[in-house]
Amino acid sequence: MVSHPVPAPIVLLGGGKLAEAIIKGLLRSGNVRASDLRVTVRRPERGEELRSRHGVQVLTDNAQAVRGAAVVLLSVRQAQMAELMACIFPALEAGQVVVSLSADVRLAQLEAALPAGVSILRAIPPTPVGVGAGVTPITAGSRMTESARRVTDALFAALGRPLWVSEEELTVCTGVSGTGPAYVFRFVEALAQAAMAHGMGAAEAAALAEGTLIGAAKLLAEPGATTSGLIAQVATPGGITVAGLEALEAHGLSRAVGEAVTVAIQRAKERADASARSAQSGAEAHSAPK
Ligand SMILES: NC(=O)C1=CN([C@@H]2O[C@H](COP(=O)(O)OP(=O)(O)OC[C@H]3O[C@@H](n4cnc5c(N)ncnc54)[C@H](OP(=O)(O)O)[C@@H]3O)[C@@H](O)[C@H]2O)C=CC1
Ligand SMILES: O=C(O)[C@@H]1CCC=N1
Repeated sequence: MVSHPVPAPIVLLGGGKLAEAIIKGLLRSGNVRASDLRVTVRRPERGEELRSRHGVQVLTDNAQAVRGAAVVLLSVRQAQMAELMACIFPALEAGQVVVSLSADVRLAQLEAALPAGVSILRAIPPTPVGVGAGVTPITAGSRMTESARRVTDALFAALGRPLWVSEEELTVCTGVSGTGPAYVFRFVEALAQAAMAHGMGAAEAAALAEGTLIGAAKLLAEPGATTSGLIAQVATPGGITVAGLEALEAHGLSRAVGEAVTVAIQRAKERADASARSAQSGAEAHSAPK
C-alpha cells in the first residue's frame, strides 16, 4: 500500500535493464503517469525502444534531465558512475533526492561526489519490481532529510515493498535478493534439465518447471502462507517428496545456496572497494600540484 503520493517527476539516469523494470512497475502501479517519467540513454536506438514501449520522456543530456526532478535514480553501471556524478553535480539543487541503484558504489563515495545539500540514498531493487512484486532494500546517507525518506519510501512502495536497512545489510541484500531472481531462474532450468534427463521433451520440461515456480510463488503469496506449511502440504510423511528433499540436502542445497550468497556479497564488497580506490586516486590526481 502506498502511504504517501509517489513523487514526480522521477528521473532515471541510464535506461538499461533495471531502469526499464522500474518504469514498467511504476506505470503498472497506476500511481505514476508516463509523462512523469524521464529516462536518459546514450544510444538513440535504446531511447526509441523505451519511448515506443512505455511512452516515457527520453533525453541524452543527464544534467538537463535532473532539473526539477523530485527523485533522481542513478541506474548506470559502476564504470559510468563517476563521470555521471561529475556531469550532474552542477545541475543538482539543494533539497533534491538522489538514489543510487548501483550495487557496488558506497554512500561515502556518492556523498563525496555529489553536492552537500542533496539527500543521497542507495537502493537495490530486484527485477520483479517490474511486476510490482519485489522487496527493495534501501539505506540512507548521512544527509538524508525526512522528506527524502518519505518520497523514496513512496516510490519503492509503488514497486512492491521497501525495506530500510543499514549499508552493511544492503550488501547482504544484494547477495540475497538483488541476485536472487537469477538463482531462482537457474533452479527452474535445473528442474527442466532433470525432467529432460528422464525423457521429457524440452517444451514440456520447461512448462513443468516454470509452472512449478509460478504456482509455488502464488501459494507463498497467499496471506498467512509459510514455507514450512507449504512444504508439509506437499511432503506426505514417509513418501516421495521427503525422499527428494533429503536428496537435495544430501547433495548440498543449503551449502550451495549459502556459498552463492557469500561469494556474491564478497564480490560486491571487492567491487565497491575498487571503485572507492579509483575515486580516491582520481581526487588525488586532481588536487596534485601541476
Ligand atoms: N539488473 C539488476 O537486477 C540490478 C542492477 N542493479 C544496479 O543497477 C545498475 C544498472 O544495472 P543494469 O540495468 O543491469 O545495467 P545495464 O547495462 O542494462 O544499464 C545501464 C544503462 O546505462 C546506460 N548508460 C551508460 N552510461 C550512460 C550515460 N552516461 N548516460 C545515460 N545512460 C547511460 C547504458 O547504455 P548502453 O545500453 O549504451 O550500454 C545502459 O543502458 C548497476 O549499477 C547495477 O549494480 C541493482 C540491482 C539489481
Ligand atoms: O549482477 C549485478 O552486478 C547486479 C547487482 C545485483 C543484481 N545485478
